[in-house]
Amino acid sequence: MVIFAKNMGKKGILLVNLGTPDSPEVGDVRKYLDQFLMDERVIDVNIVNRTLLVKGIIVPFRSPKTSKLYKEIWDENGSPLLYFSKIQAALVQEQLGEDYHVELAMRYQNPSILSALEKMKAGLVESIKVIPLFPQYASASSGSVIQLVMELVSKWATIPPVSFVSSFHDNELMIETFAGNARKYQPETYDHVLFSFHGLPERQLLKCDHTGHYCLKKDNCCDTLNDTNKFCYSAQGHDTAKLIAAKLNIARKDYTVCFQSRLGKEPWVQPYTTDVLKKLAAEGKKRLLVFSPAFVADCLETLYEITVEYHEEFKALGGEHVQLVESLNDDPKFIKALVEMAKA
Ligand SMILES: C=CC1=C(C)c2cc3[nH]c(cc4nc(cc5[nH]c(cc1n2)c(C)c5CCC(=O)O)C(CCC(=O)O)=C4C)c(C)c3C=C
Ligand SMILES: [Fe+2]
Ligand SMILES: [Fe+2]
Repeated sequence: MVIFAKNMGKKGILLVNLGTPDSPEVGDVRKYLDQFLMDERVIDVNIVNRTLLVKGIIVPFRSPKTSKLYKEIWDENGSPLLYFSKIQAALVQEQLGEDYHVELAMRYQNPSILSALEKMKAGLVESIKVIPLFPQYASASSGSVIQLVMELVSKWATIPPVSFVSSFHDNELMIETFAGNARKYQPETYDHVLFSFHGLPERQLLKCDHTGHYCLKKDNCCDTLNDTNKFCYSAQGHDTAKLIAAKLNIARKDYTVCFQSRLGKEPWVQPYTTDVLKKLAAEGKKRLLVFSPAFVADCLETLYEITVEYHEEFKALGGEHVQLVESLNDDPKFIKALVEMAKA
């Protein structure tokens, strides 16, 4: 009874990031990739083709390679993505205080969205606000989180008010945190700045354009946000980049928005980061400062792909240095951004 009374009326805040394997061992990586890539919003082809592609080709061939990469970034704290997400949730709970019940979940693997929602239900929360930890909206990331939460909560006998943060690509505190992290590197001393976002198949971008004649059809369709492209992942990414660049007085000619981590042979959003590295090296650029503003915590894509892979690739092309700007992690300004979103 005491627990019942204590939890009554709390506002539930569910923070959700993408997820990571339970360990870097091949078996756990296989389970993670299988759950992740069988999501119909991630590999958005029919179930037969998705099953053949994911279970027959990608998971068996990719798991051993991805396991090696996870072993490179796994440290005594485990997966950086999970480690920092847990800290973010704990700090948000601390700042929101007793009137709130904060849970962290991962879209894939653990802690699961189901277990987090069950804890909230047991805690008798009076409402649930879901904050997918992806600054820019994509059907494959935020969309997938929102769909699963709706599916699960829709089965409850009592459905509390549920709300969702769809994206926060232009959040002032988030922009300031990225800019602040970059200042110590003195961006003006670099030859060029990259805003390297996680990639997305072009097909998925096109689905966001309900007019059918704007996205990827008009020149520079993503350069400015308007009513047609306001949910476009790429257009929101360009906006994030523009806002960070403005804070740091980086001129448009001195930065490039690009997309990394392509999977498969179909066209993904362009330009690809690897192509941009080649172009910049050919122009004689030596030192690059790289932001990764699709992520709010360090993860495989920042710690390995940018810091190791792109660094080595650029050096092999004649460049000298690729400097990653740290992710938001436990920065107090970003925690404040989350707290404000939770309260809004
Ligand atoms: C911005 C958020 C993300 C979007 C959008 C996204 C789309 C997307 N991803 C894949 C395939 C893979 N992504 C992988 C890792 C990974 N992806 C994100 C975020 C988004 N993905 C994060 C944060 C991470 C790292 C997780 C960590 O534990 O550190 C991987 C696994 C690694 C690998 O094998 O390369 C795959 C695979 C697709 C196909 C896709 C869009 C359709
Ligand atoms: Fe991904
Ligand atoms: Fe677009």
